[in-house]
Amino acid sequence: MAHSAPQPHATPPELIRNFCIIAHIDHGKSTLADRMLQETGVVEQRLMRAQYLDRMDIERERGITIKSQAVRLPWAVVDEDGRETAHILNMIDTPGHVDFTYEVSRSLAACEGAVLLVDAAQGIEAQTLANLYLAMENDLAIIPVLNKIDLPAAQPEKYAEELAGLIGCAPEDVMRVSGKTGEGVIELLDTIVRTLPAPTGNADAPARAMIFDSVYDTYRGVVTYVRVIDGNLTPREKIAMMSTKATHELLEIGVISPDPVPSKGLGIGEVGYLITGVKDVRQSRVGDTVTTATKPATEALGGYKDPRPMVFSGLYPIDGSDYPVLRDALDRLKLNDAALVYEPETSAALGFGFRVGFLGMLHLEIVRERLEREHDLDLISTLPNVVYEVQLDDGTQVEVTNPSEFPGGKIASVTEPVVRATILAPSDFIGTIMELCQSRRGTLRGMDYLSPERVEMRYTLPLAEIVFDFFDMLKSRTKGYASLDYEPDGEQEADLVKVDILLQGDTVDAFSSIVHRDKAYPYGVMMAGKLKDLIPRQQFEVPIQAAIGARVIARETIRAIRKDVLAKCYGGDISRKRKLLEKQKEGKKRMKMVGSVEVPQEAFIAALSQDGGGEKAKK
Ligand SMILES: Nc1nc2c(ncn2[C@@H]2O[C@H](COP(=O)(O)OP(=O)(O)OP(=O)(O)O)[C@@H](O)[C@H]2O)c(=O)[nH]1
Repeated sequence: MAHSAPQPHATPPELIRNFCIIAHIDHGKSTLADRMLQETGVVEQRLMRAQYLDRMDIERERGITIKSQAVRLPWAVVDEDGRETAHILNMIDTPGHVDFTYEVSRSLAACEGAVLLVDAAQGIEAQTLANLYLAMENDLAIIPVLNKIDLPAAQPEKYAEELAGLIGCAPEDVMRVSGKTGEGVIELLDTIVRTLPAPTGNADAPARAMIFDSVYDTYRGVVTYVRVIDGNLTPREKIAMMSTKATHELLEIGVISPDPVPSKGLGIGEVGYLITGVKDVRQSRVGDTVTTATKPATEALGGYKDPRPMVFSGLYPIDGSDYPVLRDALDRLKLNDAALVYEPETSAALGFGFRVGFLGMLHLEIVRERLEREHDLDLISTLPNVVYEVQLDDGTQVEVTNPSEFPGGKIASVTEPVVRATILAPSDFIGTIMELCQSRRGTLRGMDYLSPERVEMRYTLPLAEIVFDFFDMLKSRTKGYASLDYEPDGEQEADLVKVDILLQGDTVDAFSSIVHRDKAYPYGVMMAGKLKDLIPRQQFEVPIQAAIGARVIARETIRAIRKDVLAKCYGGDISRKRKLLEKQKEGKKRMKMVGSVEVPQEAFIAALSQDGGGEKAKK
C-alpha cells in the first residue's frame, strides 16, 4: 500500500462537506460533536469519553475548547431511489472564547457551512450573534439548530421563531436535536450533506492550502491543520509558507479520523494535517497559505493576520532563583503558542521577570496555570494592562506595554485600544447595563429587540475597561442573564494618566498604573489604603502616596514601631535568643527593600492579586 504512487486526493470535492459548529458557550457544541463522532462510527461506543476532541488537560478540566481540531467523518446519504452515496464530512471545531476570535475566523474560513447551535432552554446569546456574524462574513451557509430539546425547560417553539427571525428562514426550518440523547443527530448529518455547498477550487492551479490551526506535539514537532483550496499537496514534496517564504519538506500528510492517519495527499476541499519537522508554531502560522516550493502560487489566500497581544502583565518568580526555570518554561510554551510574546524585565520591587503579552485574560490565565503546573513555578503577576500609544510633544511616538515606562515628558496625546461589544440581556436590565457601560466610558452604538423581552445592545468601550472585571460586573448586575462578546475596533484618544505609588518617596514600579484621569483618585486611594494594611510597621514612619507626576493625589501613613524580638525573652537563655534572631533573619529574606522600607513579598502578592485577575475563565 505504501508503495503505490501518490494520488492527488481520495475524495472528489463534490462528495466533501466542510462545516463547523458555532454556538454560545455551554450551548452544547462539544457534546454534539461527540455524538457525531459516534453516529458516524468514527469513535467506537466503548472508547467514547466526554469531549473527545478537547485534548489538552486544561481544556477538559475547564470544559472549554481552546484549540480547534478537525475530524473527518464518513457519512452516506440515501437518495429517493434508495441509492447510497458515501460522503466525507470534515468537522472543524472552533474555540469558544473572545480571546481566540481570530482562530475562530480562520476555522470558519476553512468551511463552506456552519451549524448554528442554540440551547433550546436559553435562546440566542451574545456569542451566538458574534459567531453568526463571523460566519456570514465568510459567506457560510447556515444550518440553524436548537439543541438540548430533551430538557424539560426547553422552549423550542419560542426559540425557533427567534432564530428564524435572526437568520431569515421559516421556524420549521430550524432543526431540533439533543446532543445528549442523540435525537435528531442523524437528520442533522443528512442535512449537512444535502444543504451545504461542496467545496470548489482549481485542481490545476498551484497548490494553496490555508492553515487554520497549528499545534506543537512533543514527539512529532508542529502539526499543522490545513484546508486545501487549489491544487494538491503530496508527501515528500517541498512546501513553502507564503507569509515568510520559508520552505520545509513535507514529511507526512494525512487526515484525522479521529486519530491522525497518513494519506497519499490532500486535494481540493480536503482538510487534514501536515508534519514538516519544524519545532516552533511560529513557522506555521494560523491564517498563512501553504504552497509548493517547486510550483508556488503567486497570491496568498486573504485574511492572514499576525497574532497581536492585547493584554500585558509582568510575570515574576516568587523565588528569585527560579528565574532561569521561568525563562526556559516560556521558551518551551512559545513553541506551542504563536500568540505568546515576552521579553525580560526587571522591577525594583519584584526582581527579574518577564513582560508577557497575551490575547486576553483567559489566555493569560491559561499560560500562568501551565507555567505553574507544568513547570512547578510559583509566580507573581502584576496588574494586567492594555497597550497604549503615547505621542510626545516633540513628535516621538512610544508604545507602552508597561505602565512604569509611561514617558514623563510633555505628552501630546495618548491612545488606547477600543472594542465593539455586543451585550444580550432581558430588556428589564437595559437601565442597569447602560449605567455600567457609562461608568466604563462606553458609547452606545445601537440597540435592537430580538423579541419583546430580549435586547441586543451594541457599545464601543475601551478595552482596558472591559477586559478585566466587566463581565463579572455585568453578570452580577443582570442576575447572570446577560451575555457579552466583543472584538477589537481600533484605537481612540483618551485622557489617560499614570498613577505612581510611592513608599517614603520611592516609586514602587510594580504598582504604577495607567488610568483615566477621572479614575486616578479612586485608584490612588484604594492602593494606598490597601498597602497601609498590608505593609507591617517599620522602625520609622512610612508615608504611602499616590501621585500623578509630582502631584500627590492620595496619602496614607504607616506609623512607626520599634520591633524588638528579644523583648519577649526574659532570662539568659542565649540559644533561644539566637534562634529568634535567626528566625527574624529568615523572615527578612522574603522581604523586599523599597528604598529603606521593608515590604514582605506577601504584601506584593496580596496587593496585586485582588484586582485585575477578575474575569472568570469561562464565559
Ligand atoms: N440536557 C442536555 N444537556 C446537554 C445537551 N448537550 C449538552 N448538554 C450539557 O450542556 C453542558 C455544555 O455542553 P458542552 O458540550 O460542554 O458545551 P460547549 O458549547 O461545547 O461548551 P464549550 O466547549 O465550553 O464552548 C454540559 O453540561 C452538557 O452535558 C443536550 O442535548 N441535552
